[in-house]
Amino acid sequence: RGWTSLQAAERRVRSFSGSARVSPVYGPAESQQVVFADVCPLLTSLLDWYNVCILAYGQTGCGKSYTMLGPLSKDKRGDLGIVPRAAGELFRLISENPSRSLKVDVSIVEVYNDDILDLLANERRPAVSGPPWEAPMTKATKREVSPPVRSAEDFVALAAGSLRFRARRATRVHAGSSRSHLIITATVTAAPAGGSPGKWPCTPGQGHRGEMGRPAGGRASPGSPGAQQVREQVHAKLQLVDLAGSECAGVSGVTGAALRETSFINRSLAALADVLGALAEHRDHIPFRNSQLTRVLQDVLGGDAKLLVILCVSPCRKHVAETLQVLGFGAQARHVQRGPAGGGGAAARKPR
Ligand SMILES: Nc1ncnc2c1ncn2[C@@H]1O[C@H](COP(=O)(O)OP(=O)(O)OP(=O)(O)O)[C@@H](O)[C@H]1O
Repeated sequence: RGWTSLQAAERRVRSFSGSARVSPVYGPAESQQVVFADVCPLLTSLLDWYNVCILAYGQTGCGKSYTMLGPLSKDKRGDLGIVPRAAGELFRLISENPSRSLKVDVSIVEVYNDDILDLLANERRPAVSGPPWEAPMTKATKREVSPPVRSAEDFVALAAGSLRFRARRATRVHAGSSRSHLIITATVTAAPAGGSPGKWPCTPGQGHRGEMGRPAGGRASPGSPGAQQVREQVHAKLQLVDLAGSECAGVSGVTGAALRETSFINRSLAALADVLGALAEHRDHIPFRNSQLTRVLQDVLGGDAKLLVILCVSPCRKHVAETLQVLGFGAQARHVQRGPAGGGGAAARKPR
């Protein structure tokens, strides 16, 4: 227990960020409900047509998947993570205004060894039938286009089904370590005025499903210059990201294929930090293209998207070096100031 109190930890986060804003710090026993309460307002921003990203970052075994998805065991439903709760909130908000004709398309991919693999693809083999690094090798382009998702239950079922195919492996540090970055994307599209869901100008797979390298969000509020856009077509993207954990190969004891995975994980996390650094410094060139991870996240890292980074850190003193590195990443994310939306910020969470 490196910190004497959560208040001290909060001060620590504040001093790292150099900002007057205080990041909430959640202790190991904090409920998922409390964490989600701080995340929830971003869902409203999504329906104001901001692109939104909620991203969990941290050392391996520190609770990223727990925070984003919940416990893997089915008997702990009360501990649902951010993904199922966000799905529920999204469809609740949509149902509040039935006159707005909105559709939700969902894609779920993992970035594994710098390859993008579609976890909703039809051709795939579950990880349990072979070594994890051989399981999800279907390329994103091979998938049949799925129909829009119509309820939170459908959304959650898609996510739960896809998780069976995510690459995992036991390491010395974590018995169920994720070996890939998981990216769940929900694209919300508004029908043009007078249109019906059957008359969408954008059908799934034709240009608004989060392809890399193109701006995705259109944003307008009634009466704003962009309101005309609403009458035509608007879409915004929610990306829920469970990153693979940063890892020291010597500590996790990986060799062979697992070591190769570690190397890709650490390189892609470094590429993400480089992008945030370049954005924070307002550099002309932002190196989005240096990794598949940053390519996939380009729309929600650049532009005026709202980005919330959840830092998962260990409460153990022996991991203090990794914890400081993770807090440094959060501080860097905080310095990214983009368009009028402003950044979402960073929060820190400690696992049990
Ligand atoms: N706040 C918490 N409350 C209860 N259990 C937790 C909490 N945080 C993490 N855990 C448990 O700790 C273990 C590791 O957590 P998790 O799998 O989320 O780590 P991770 O950061 O995603 O790891 P990796 O990067 O290696 O995939 C899991 O068994 C998880 O259920």
